[in-house]
Amino acid sequence: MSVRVGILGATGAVGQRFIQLLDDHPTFDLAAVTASSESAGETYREAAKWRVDAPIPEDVAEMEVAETTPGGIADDDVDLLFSSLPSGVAAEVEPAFLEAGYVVSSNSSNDRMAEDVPLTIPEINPGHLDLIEVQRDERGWDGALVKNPNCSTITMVPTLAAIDEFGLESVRVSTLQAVSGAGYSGVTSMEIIDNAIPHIGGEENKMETESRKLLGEFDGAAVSLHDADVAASCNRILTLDGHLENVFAEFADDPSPADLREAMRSFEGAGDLPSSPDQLIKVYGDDEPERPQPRLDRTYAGGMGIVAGGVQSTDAGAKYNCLAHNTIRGAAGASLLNGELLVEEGYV
Ligand SMILES: NC(=O)C1=CN([C@@H]2O[C@H](COP(=O)(O)OP(=O)(O)OC[C@H]3O[C@@H](n4cnc5c(N)ncnc54)[C@H](OP(=O)(O)O)[C@@H]3O)[C@@H](O)[C@H]2O)C=CC1
Ligand SMILES: N[C@@H](CC(=O)OP(=O)(O)O)C(=O)O
Repeated sequence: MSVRVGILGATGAVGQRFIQLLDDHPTFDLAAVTASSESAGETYREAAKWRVDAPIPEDVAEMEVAETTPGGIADDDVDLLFSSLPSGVAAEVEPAFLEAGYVVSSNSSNDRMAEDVPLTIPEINPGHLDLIEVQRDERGWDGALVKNPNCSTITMVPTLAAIDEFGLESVRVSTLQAVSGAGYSGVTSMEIIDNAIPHIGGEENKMETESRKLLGEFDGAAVSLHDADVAASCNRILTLDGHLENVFAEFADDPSPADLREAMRSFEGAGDLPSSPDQLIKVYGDDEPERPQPRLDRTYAGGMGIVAGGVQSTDAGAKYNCLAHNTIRGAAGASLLNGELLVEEGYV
């Protein structure tokens, strides 16, 4: 089965990762790329400041960039849209595509916490996808909207899902986030070289709320947030790709570091989609306490996996470190997996 896909915001940092991941995808064929009105009408090669360390696929390079409006792309050309627009733009244009009947897997942060919008990680909470039925009833859309979480949230949540069996009660997390998370012009070299910035606008609230929605229960009508108390502190550091996070967790039970390592290592998660990693979470033992590291570990499982390590007991519970590639597993790869889930569940 071949599924024709389009990318909204295809020329940006995340859009370029989509193009890289869609090249040679077993079922998705790229049929449309859109960007701002300044890029529309140009070839993709002309419009995109290509920064991925592999060439633009030749067939994509010659595609014409369309306007980001339902009229800009021919609806019989596309079965599924991926969205990697700035969130303010996405909030304006995504509803128009949904009203026009498009199914959209979006990476943009608008509407992630909306009660009728599924926020999914296919290995963690695939059942939440059926919120689409509630969404269609409430909004009258023929299309469907699913969101993937923020890149820092998705780095931590699979590890929390793996250890939730011990009665997760409290999470404290501090992040060390790569500059690519802010986009190409998000942080200037003068701001970040020889420096670290202990604030990323809106990021802490996203981690604190999205994580509880992802780990929450869906009863067929609504998602109830997980009870755990989550607090985050987010920091920008001078790495290019790969967010590293220090997590402190407390539990109702008293798991040992070995219990926690084994729970993460053996966590399979739900489903088996074309882009799912074979082993979702790689875990370093206490013989390698200096791992994971962004430069050495961000490409684990093609950038689609999570890497954890440094698991130790504390007086109150446990602490560990985790890492993921922020523009692959944290952005384009997460949307791509949600697109595969939409196909598997019959929404496309
Ligand atoms: N970078 C990252 O690691 C992550 C980013 N995200 C989120 O993904 C989204 C995209 O981020 P990123 O790729 O870094 O952003 P970029 O700024 O690199 O790319 C933005 C894209 O949107 C297009 N665009 C901008 N304005 C408009 C408009 N008014 N109408 C239509 N298209 C427009 C741009 O087209 P043009 O080239 O013509 O300007 C470009 O294709 C954001 O919501 C971001 O928060 C999420 C997780 C991680
Ligand atoms: N804010 C993240 C990247 C991002 O764009 O997140 P979101 O998808 O929540 O907007 C970072 O700076 O690393």
